[in-house]
Amino acid sequence: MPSNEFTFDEVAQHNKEGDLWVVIDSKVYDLSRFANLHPGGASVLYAGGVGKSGKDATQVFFGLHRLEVLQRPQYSRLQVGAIRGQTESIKPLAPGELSLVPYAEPTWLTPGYFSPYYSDNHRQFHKAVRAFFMEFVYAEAIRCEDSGKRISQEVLDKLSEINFLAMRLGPVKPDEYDHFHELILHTELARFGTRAFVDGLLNGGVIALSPILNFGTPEQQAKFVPDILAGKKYISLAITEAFAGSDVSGVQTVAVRDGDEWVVTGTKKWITNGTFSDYFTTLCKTDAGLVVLLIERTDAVSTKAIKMSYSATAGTAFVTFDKARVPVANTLGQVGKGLSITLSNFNHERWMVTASSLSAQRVVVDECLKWTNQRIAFGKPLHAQAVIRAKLAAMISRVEACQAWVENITLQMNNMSYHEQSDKLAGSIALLKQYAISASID
Ligand code: HEM
Repeated sequence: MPSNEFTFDEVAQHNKEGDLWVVIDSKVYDLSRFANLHPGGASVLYAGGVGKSGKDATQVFFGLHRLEVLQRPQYSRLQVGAIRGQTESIKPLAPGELSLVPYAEPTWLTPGYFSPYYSDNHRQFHKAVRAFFMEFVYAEAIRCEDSGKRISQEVLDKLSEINFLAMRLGPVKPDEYDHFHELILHTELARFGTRAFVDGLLNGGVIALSPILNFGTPEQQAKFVPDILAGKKYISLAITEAFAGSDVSGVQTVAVRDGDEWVVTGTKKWITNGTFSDYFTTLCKTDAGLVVLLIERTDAVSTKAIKMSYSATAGTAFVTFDKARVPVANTLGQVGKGLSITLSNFNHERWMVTASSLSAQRVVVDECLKWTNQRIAFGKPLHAQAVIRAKLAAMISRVEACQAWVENITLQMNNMSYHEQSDKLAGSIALLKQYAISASID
């Protein structure tokens, strides 16, 4: 940050086209060359009360822009100094810090509130996760969401060091790490507001590994799981087809036995991480009913990126199996049990999707409360309008209701085995996801 110090009078000398300085929150910006590039136009910058008189432009700036504008590198470098004797009053949150905006954090993180679900251990875990994500993952999330590229191996390695993917799959030792820890992980990741990046960040693994962990043999687990957990190999869940979305049992990808191999032919659509994947946990039909096969990428397996409404960093693909030969040893669970393996796997996925959606909606509440407080229209902040307050109230109530529901379900998950969850929670988790997702559409 430049160390030059100025008085308001000195700033006021730079008050014409080609030589224009302004003061925003005690910092002095040289807009001489930027003025003609300013998205809001040059003329507003020369108007009285802004550049012309060298007056403080803080209020007018924050009535029109978010703080993040000044943090972007191309704009932060316009700063040439600061006003002598003044310090900034508007500061971004430090990594790991909680938002002070009402409802921007769940009540369990809000000072003065209580929760039966979270211990001090969860709170410490939360603090560490938020700081870690901000320090090591946030910049990558913004970059990938923008470029559509796959997450870098460097960040993946950093995440493997803390066993990130394994943590997203749920508890192994529930006394040390339970589904509330996992809930924290999913919600913190979604706070970036980078939907495709969150999916690109090994979401394929979260949904495609659990059939191997829950139904695979020890040999299959030893062969495939370690490299995937270490971020060295990618895996996708390949269920959906153009003909079979919600109607999972209608899949048409066919597997035919030929000696010690299956021969798989068919296509899968909207496969998350598919363009990057080395393995596909794939639902196929056989003469003896449905089966889940672990298919390795070979020349007989091709993937094509699908253009989505979100970024290509999620690696969403159309997958074609063209007589792909798969060892019978790669069969997950029993032939004929493919539907129950697939449906039981949906519970954890839907709960995770709910957590991500809830967290992204809370960020929207945070942003809207900040903006409606900051933006001046008709001579007052936006939130002075009753219609805006009514919208905010509706958003907040949906988010809080969803939070209470997801925490209740999470408690049940902590106390049920995988098979009990499939038996008892499938309906409520499906309803919860439907509620959370429709809340985000309202
Ligand atoms: C360091 C100084 C400034 C920078 C880097 C800057 C940058 C920007 C950017 C990036 C936008 C696009 C919208 C957004 O991303 O928020 C914008 C819009 C705008 N800016 Fe600035 N600006 C600066 C100072 C000012 C000042 C002093 C005024 C005074 C009136 C101003 C008035 C506007 C207006 C009227 C818009 C259009 C807003 C809209 O369409 O809603 N800007 N500015």
